[in-house]
Order: sequence, then C-alpha cells, then structure tokens
Amino acid sequence: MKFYKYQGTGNDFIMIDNRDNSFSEQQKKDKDFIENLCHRRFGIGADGLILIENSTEADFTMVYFNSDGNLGSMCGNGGRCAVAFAYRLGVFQKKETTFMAFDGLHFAKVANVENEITQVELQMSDISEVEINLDSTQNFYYLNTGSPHYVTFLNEEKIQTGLENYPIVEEGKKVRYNERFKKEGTNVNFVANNANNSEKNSIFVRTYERGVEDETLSCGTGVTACALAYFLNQKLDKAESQQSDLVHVRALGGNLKVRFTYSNLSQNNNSEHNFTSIFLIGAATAVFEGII
Ligand SMILES: N[C@H](CCC[C@H](N)C(=O)O)C(=O)O
Repeated sequence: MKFYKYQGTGNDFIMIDNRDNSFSEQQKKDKDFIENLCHRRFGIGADGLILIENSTEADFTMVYFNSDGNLGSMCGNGGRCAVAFAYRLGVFQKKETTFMAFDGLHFAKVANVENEITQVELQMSDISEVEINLDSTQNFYYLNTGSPHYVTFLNEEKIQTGLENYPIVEEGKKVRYNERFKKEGTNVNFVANNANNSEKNSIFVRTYERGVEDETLSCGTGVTACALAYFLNQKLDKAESQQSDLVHVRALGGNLKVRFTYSNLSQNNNSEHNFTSIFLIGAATAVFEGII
C-alpha cells in the first residue's frame, strides 16, 4: 500500500489515497494497526492518519484517525494537508474544492503551490456557541471548531515563566482528565500574546491534543478556537454587531492565520456569538512517500 507523509505547521499525517478502498473496513477498525503506523519508532510516525475517499456529495471525503487509532473529529491541519494531497492527485482540477469531513462539508482554496509546499485556505464550520467561564475560580473558553477545545489565556503570574517554558503536557492532562472531560476528552490550548510579532492580533498558542495525548507542534482546530476566543477576550466590549477580523497565530511548528466574520445578533445575549466565513490559512507540505 502506498502512503504519503504530509505536515502542516509541524502537525504530521500519513496520507493514503483510498478511493479504491485498498485500506479495508477491517483495517479501519484495527486500532493497533493504525497506532503502529503512527508510532514514531515502530511505524512511519505521525500525529494522525488520513484517508482520502470518494464522496457522492463533494470532491472527496477526508477520514481522520488520531495516532491512538481512534477515529478523530475534524482536523484543521490535516484538512489543509488533505486538500494539498487531493489537488496533487488530481481529485479536483480548479483551485477550489469542497470535501466532506467529520463535521460536514468544507470549502477550500489552493492559494499557491511551490514545489512541495501548498498554501491552503480552509473554511471551518460556522460557530454559534462559545462557553465563556471567566470568574474567580475559572478562566477558560470552551468551543467546538470541529473538535472540542478548551482555551485558556495565561495570566500575568503564569506568563512570568513564559508560554515557551510552560509545562503544557502536565497542565493539559489536568484538564483533559478532570471530571468534566475525562470521558470524551478535550484538546487543551494555552495562549499568550506573541511578543515576537508587532502585528496587531498576534498570539502564540501551544496545544495538548486528545487522541495523541501529548503536545503537538500545532493543532489547526485549536488555533482556530484560540483566534476566536482571543477576539472575544480582547474585543467583546468594543465589538460592533458585525465585523471581520484576522488573527496571526504562532504555533511551535509554524505560523497560521485565521480570518472570520463575527456577528452578535442579539446584543443582550452574551452566549450568542456567531462566527461565519472562518478560514484557517497556512502551508501544507509533502515530506516523503513510501510503501507499507
Ligand atoms: N490536530 C488536529 C486536531 C485533532 C483533534 C483531535 N486531537 C481530536 O480532538 O480528536 C487539528 O489540526 O485540528
């Protein structure tokens, strides 16, 4: 079986063209097999496995597994890699596509191709629910950008040590395995202002990923969740009823941008935050290919 290895800001994936169903239904259920493929010593090594399959509604379907072998939810970096891979396979010819994923249809644009690096603008699902927990005992946003994300902004005391040195795995596990989240799990994101970038709306994000149960170098749905939470955190009081914005995000594995339109239809209801036309923008890179 032929495989390709891709990475998007250091979040890496094994990609398989499964339009011929060569990756069997049996293999999809075989968690040990998938876990081994993703294992960095016993296998190819990856944060996840992605299959490109035929779709009746769209150009293709993306099936995503976490590196623990479980079927995952939406994956933003994987989605960008899947678009780059499908474009290379000729699954769609013009530089725009629509594909099916765990959380529904996604539109994407191939903005540029230069050798092995493809710039992809991936539309994420609209968001209308954001849980905001900011009081003396809690400090987090919780939202689902295709995958569930807990987002916390490092406060002054924690920021002293810097997000660079913050114990992400240890602190991430405390949240991921707490009473509320331990059954379904959650991804856990830590955010600080990006002091290295003078551009406005610039944040630094580190993510503990469920299913990988470790920090990854970047998480696309996490970066998206952090950009939206940052917008709410910074601008809610000043937010007009409708506005568009762009947030620059640095992850350990590289830079991404998140563009979106915000509207709060009922100004009195703080829980109704509508984000539409959300795009995750950045590179997807082909690394190598091989035969299993
Ligand atoms: N790395 C992925 C997210 C995977 C989400 C996964 N960890 C889960 O919650 O099932 C991304 O780029 O969006």
